Amino acid sequence: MLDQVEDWLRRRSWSAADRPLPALLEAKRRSGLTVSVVLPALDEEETVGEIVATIRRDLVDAAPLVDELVVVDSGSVDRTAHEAAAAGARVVHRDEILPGLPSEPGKGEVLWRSLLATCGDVVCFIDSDLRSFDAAFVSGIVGPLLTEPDVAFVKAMYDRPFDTETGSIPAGGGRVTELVARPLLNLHWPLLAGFVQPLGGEYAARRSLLERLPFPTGYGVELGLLVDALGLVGLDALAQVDVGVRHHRHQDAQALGRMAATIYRTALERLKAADVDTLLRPELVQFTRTANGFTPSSTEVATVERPPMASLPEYQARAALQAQRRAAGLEVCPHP
Ligand SMILES: O=c1ccn([C@@H]2O[C@H](COP(=O)(O)OP(=O)(O)O[C@H]3O[C@H](CO)[C@@H](O)[C@H](O)[C@H]3O)[C@@H](O)[C@H]2O)c(=O)[nH]1
Ligand SMILES: O=C(O)[C@H](O)COP(=O)(O)O
Repeated sequence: MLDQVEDWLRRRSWSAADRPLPALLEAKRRSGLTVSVVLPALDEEETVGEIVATIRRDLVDAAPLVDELVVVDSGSVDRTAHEAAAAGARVVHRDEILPGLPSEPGKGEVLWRSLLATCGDVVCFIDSDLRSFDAAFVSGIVGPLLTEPDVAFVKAMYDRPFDTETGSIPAGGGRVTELVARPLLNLHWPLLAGFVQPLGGEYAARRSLLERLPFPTGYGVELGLLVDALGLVGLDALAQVDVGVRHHRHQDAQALGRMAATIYRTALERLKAADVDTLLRPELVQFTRTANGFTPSSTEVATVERPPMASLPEYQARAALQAQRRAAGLEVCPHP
């Protein structure tokens, strides 16, 4: 791991418990900053209502941390809009925002449009398929933006179990993260190797940063924003906060394959634009939950390649011998 990343992990990784709500409310009052929470939602009638209700109860009614709570409907055909509104969100359909510009499908599109539908100085994105949702997901990642003037972008980190109807596999979730995004980021953008959940949909940022970033319209949006934010404001302006455990609806392998392809393409576009070496650092940093939070461990990515066997003198000599034996009518391959 780069020394810079090790240092960043020490200084820019926090736990939600580090900033209790009363301290956040005081920091918010002093800074005068306002906070918008945005939930992108495509057919999330089962979960969106509970998430909205929890944020409303804990962070609007009980404590005024959130000024604006908006669900941006990404073209749902179920009762998502109804459930979200009934639970207390303002619901905006993606086509109502910038009506002159036809909507592209995808999550990134609604996050981008949401900037025009909200006003907060701090914008906090939360997925709307989360289960057992806790308001600390919001207060945890908004916190550093209220208390640390140098921080501009904060991602949530958490345990990711893989939940099925018959049980749960601890740390079994985040398949695209572990198989695609983390290796890509480690090899090409090693400064971002310290992010425990680079693809997580729960992150908060200053509007002044988000409004200067391009948004890939689909699932490439998280990788794109992270890489581009690094380029624009530098590693020290990025941070992460441990908010516990995240349960969500899992997609099937084919859907994740499409997501992975989109993320890979987003990375390639950025590598092309940056004109950088295609392999920068053959090291992979992975994380395990321990008593002290998330503990990183590094492994070398294998880089040695052997040449084609036919180019070896030993192999060529053996081939010549075999030819002689074949001509003499002897067994060609005498090995057991
Ligand atoms: O066209 C879409 C697709 C999804 N969503 C919403 O976006 C959120 C996340 O989508 P989901 O399909 O649950 O993504 P995951 O399979 O959980 O993918 C993970 O990885 C993605 C790629 O980085 C991130 O966008 C996700 O936030 C992250 O949870 C949910 O609220 C969806 O309703 C939309 O609004 N529009
Ligand atoms: O973030 C990810 O890696 C994908 O959303 C897949 O997550 P899952 O393996 O927990 O379904």
